[in-house]
Amino acid sequence: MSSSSRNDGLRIQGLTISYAEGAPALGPASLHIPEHGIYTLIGPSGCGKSTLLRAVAGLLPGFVGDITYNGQSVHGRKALIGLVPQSYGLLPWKTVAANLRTALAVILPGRKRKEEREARISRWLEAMDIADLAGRYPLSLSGGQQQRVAVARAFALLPEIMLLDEPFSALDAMTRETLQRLFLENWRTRPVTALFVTHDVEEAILLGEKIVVMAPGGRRELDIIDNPVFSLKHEDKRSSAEFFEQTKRIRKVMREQW
Ligand SMILES: Nc1ncnc2c1ncn2[C@@H]1O[C@H](COP(=O)(O)OP(=O)(O)OP(=O)(O)O)[C@@H](O)[C@H]1O
Repeated sequence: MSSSSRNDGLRIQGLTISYAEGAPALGPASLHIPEHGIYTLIGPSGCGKSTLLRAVAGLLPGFVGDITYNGQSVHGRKALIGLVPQSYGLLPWKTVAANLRTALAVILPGRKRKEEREARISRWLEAMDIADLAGRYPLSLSGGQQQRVAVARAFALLPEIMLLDEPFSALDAMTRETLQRLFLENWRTRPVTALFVTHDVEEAILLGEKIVVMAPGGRRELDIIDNPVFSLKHEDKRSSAEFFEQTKRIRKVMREQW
């Protein structure tokens, strides 16, 4: 590994994915997210957003291309990636705290590390404002509450990369805005390298340092758009002129490509 690649962040090069039957589902796609950067990824339904995340998460072994983090392959290293799947991915037979405990047991195994595991569980449940739900079972929670648990679990792993697959898509507008703010606050206290998939233009603008636009069929080069809105105070973003301009700009790219 060269010294220059040590803090290179997440680098995806020439990623091409074909499922067993049919044409390639994605690619070739290339993307570079600097270490501690947060990018949002937007694209029409079926263009390959989840496929891209699954490949980075190591859930699709047969891909072509390179996926590296700080110069090394992302796969085969524990605790490197925290995934927040679309469907929450919680174990229904375990309580909220036990869901986090199970995930942490993989990366912090052994009796000696129990205190550390429990401290992380408390810290991240509090950070997501769900400490009072620790003893509840996922199916007794609302969608927004389950989503908070899934995000808390991903943060608690202290991953180097966080992949979020439309995590707030099923929520009503108010709950969604609360979780966007909470997610961003937590990301700022621990700026993990993150790729956040959404199909919502506003969410892409609110949460991404840059916005990656994927074309239908995932067959064109990814468009990577600078986002001046990200550096504004979160509560000022929606009402800013920059937000208005950026919405117009992204919608234009979508109209031309989709
Ligand atoms: N397990 C699979 N087997 C075969 N084809 C698949 C599989 N999963 C996805 N695909 C196909 O790959 C393409 C990309 O799917 P993917 O789920 O990545 O899209 P997406 O952009 O995440 O869509 P959405 O926004 O609707 O969630 C689609 O044509 C889909 O039908």
